[in-house]
Amino acid sequence: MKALLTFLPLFRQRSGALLLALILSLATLLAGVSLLGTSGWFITATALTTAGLGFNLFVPSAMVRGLSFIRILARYGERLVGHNATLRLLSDLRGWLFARLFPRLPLPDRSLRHGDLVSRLTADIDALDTAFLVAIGPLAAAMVVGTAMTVILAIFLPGAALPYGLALALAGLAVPTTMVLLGRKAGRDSVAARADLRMEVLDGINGHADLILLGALGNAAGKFEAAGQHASRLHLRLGAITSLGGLTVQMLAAGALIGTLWAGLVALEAGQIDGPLMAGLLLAVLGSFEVTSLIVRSTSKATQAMAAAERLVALAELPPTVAEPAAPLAIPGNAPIRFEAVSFGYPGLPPVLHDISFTVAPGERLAIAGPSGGGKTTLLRLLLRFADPQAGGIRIGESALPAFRSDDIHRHMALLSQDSPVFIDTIRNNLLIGRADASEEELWAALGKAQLAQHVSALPKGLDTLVGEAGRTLSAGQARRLCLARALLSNAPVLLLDEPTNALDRETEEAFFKVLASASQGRTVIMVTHAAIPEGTVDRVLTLDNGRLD
Ligand SMILES: Nc1ncnc2c1ncn2[C@@H]1O[C@H](COP(=O)(O)OP(=O)(O)OP(=O)(O)O)[C@@H](O)[C@H]1O
Repeated sequence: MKALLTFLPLFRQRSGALLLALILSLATLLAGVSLLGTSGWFITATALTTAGLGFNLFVPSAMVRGLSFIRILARYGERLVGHNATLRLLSDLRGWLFARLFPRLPLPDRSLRHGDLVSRLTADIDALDTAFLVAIGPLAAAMVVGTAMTVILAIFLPGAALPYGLALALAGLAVPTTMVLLGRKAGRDSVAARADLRMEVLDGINGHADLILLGALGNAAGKFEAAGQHASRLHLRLGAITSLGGLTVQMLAAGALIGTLWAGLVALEAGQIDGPLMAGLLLAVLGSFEVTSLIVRSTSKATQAMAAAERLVALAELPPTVAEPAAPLAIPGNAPIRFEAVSFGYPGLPPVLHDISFTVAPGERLAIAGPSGGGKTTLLRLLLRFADPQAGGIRIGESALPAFRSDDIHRHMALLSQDSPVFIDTIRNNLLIGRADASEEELWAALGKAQLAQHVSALPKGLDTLVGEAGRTLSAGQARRLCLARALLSNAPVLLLDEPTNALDRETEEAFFKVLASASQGRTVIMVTHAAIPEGTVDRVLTLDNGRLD
């Protein structure tokens, strides 16, 4: 519940629309209950009055028509306003989470699984954004309608007010509370189990070719099966709790109806009410319990929303990996980058970099070579301030990195990472991520520098060719070159290239190294590579071995 309250300000932003949806939903329910009550009263009164003499037919029939009309309009309005507010809330929630997520996840965190993250960003947000529409709104409406019905009974049939009110209180308060208490653990476990299942699916899809070729499909299918069975056992447990809740509410509704009938018959015999009124009240009671049946569905939705809120808050409240400066400085344009006695280890792990010191002059092209696992990528991550070193520091000009805003640092340095992604989009849009206002000529020039122009110009749709998921319609080398072109397109004065020739054949690699100098003219380049670097490609080569510079 506390987690759900974290999202209150976001709900409050849409409070006007949500309140209107609630009022319209109330109007729908009240019109429905009144319609049943009036119809019961009307039909009984007509039947009891011989040939309609002495009974005004006009008023009740007009009421029936009016109430039907109100019900239709109110339901339509409620759907329109409620869904509109929910969709807006969905975009608010996604924006809220993404804004919190990026500063918290710049380092690949080994404890956070992709399937789980996808689950939180999709299923959990969905559970939360509909919390009002399918949980809070109907629960509130059911309670208001039930209270109004109790008041009406207290006025016209006092003997029925107590059993009805009691049944309503049990159905509206005791049943949901018990359901929440019984289902809380299973609800939480079920959300986690579904995330596990998603993770198994994603893993299986990503690695299916290797699994088949290595004959490991049986093992993967077994894990998938186990995850599926665990999720479905929890689902069944939740289903049983929901069914039990539904059964209890139905029994309470039947009890309230019998109580009203009993009190009605007693009052009828005593001449305290007439037959038509009693029939009307009985039908209205029946109608009002239609509302309480919503409570069961709403409660299970509310339980899911609470579990989802807990998972989202846990993600949003991960501590930021670095603190942003209170009074940020502007990054100087033409300034050297200095590593000064930098030592770093990933959280809870032994140090990866030891006492690293070097300077890169503006416009210099520096290569950092060395064996795999030596700490080259980690060094670039520190330069982008994805984390702060435990000892020493990095400066741009005279100021240490923590004096600059992370956004400014990322604008100052364009990165081609080892696993730069190709997005499901056209070649053009993949390139424009590097610089949104790049002209057609600039796009082709960047493709040319990355040795990809020839391939793209041969495609029937050229720059507007869709590259498919993760660039699957490109070869690994072409996808790599597309990412390289994107990095080259950026206006950042510093280019960080992590294994830029990874997945390129020898010929293309040599061609890339040849053009690197002209492609990066006027910029500082720090390139991490295993490849043999031809003479003249860079100004200087440093070797990083086992976290130490030679
Ligand atoms: N996110 C992380 N969490 C924990 N340890 C990590 C993480 N990333 C890298 N490491 C560890 O830090 C060490 C240095 O890794 P790094 O990727 O910097 O090396 P590298 O020189 O770039 O290697 P390669 O050339 O193979 O990419 C390795 O032992 C690696 O296992």
